[in-house]
Amino acid sequence: MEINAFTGEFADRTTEAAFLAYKLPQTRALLGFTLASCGLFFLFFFATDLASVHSGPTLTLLFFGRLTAALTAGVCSWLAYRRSLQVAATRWLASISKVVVFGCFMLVSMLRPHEYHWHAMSMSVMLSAAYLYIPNRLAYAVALSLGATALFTAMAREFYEIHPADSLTMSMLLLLANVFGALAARRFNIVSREEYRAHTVFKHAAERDHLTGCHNRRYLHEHLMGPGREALPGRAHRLAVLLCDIDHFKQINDTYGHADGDAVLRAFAVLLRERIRSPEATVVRYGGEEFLAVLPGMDLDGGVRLAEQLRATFAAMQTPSADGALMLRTTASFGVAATDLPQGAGPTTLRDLISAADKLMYQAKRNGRDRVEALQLAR
Ligand SMILES: Nc1nc2c(ncn2[C@@H]2O[C@H](COP(=O)(O)OP(=O)(O)OP(=O)(O)O)[C@@H](O)[C@H]2O)c(=O)[nH]1
Repeated sequence: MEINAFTGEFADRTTEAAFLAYKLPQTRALLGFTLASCGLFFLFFFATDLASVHSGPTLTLLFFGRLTAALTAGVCSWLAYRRSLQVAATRWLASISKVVVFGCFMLVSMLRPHEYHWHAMSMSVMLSAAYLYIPNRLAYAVALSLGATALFTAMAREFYEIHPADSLTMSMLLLLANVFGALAARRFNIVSREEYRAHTVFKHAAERDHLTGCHNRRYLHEHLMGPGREALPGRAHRLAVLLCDIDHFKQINDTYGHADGDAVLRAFAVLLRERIRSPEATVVRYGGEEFLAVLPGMDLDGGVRLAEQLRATFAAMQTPSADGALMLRTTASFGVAATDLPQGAGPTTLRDLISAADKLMYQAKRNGRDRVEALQLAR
């Protein structure tokens, strides 16, 4: 999870997309709040137009300019709060509102040409908001802010009678506002991604088994069987559960040692995770050498077919020992239980299926091991 030193974004696009999706509710809330505040402030500052211009067509123009900015910010804010926007849409809203608000600000500056010192100050404040409070990609924030700065500086030269020294000071101050804004935004990007990275590492450690990389029982209980879990993943109409246990595993430990036992456990887990790839399925290390697969959407025939494939592949598989000197072979026994789900089926159904699959797995052990036993549960 490497972070790009310039942009402060994750170098890997998939990780960046996952981060942005995780942050989306927070991004939408910040965007909505900031745009609503910006719109209101822009409107309140009409008081300064009144004080400066008093009346006439210029005042009317100023009013409509401010109204356009405030309405654009207001609509974008409403969309950010109310619609379930994706990341790209939030960036569009942020960019569009920045363009419109900066554009209206240029109009105000042009219509009140004798106050360029104040306009330059307002421009600095707006740049800070554009970099720090209107969430957007850093590259877009830099492009829009530098573009607005260049336009403002060019207008100052064109429309105001500015002393060259003042012009230089103003340009340098605005440049400074851009540099500090971009650096602060980059820093914020890095800090929030570092937090996400730590969160991901802790989450992984809390939910996964260290040796095999499969989910652990805590994950099973909290995410699939915990209180309030009324619906199983994917709201499937069918559910199969597969419980499997490596045969005579103690013998492997006793004969070759614990490290080789671990190698066999890892190889079995890799096989399960490679063959059970559905995003709704979950593979759990259920006990020492016992694994559970929760398979939403799968019926009994599908579960048995999958278990038979896993059984045959594992029986034919040779696992290199920890030092690579030996090839280890063993088998596994499987219990498969499936049911059609009634409306609102939840943890109780899953608990019943796991308990049935457990009994079936022990039945497979009693019937000679390296076998699959299966049962369809009534609703
Ligand atoms: N290497 C290793 N061994 C483990 C781990 N967790 C549990 N075990 C061992 O797994 C073995 C399980 O043995 P048993 O429950 O007797 O089962 P078995 O030998 O597989 O026999 P059957 O299940 O009846 O076929 C025990 O020796 C545990 O110490 C682990 O993480 N690594």
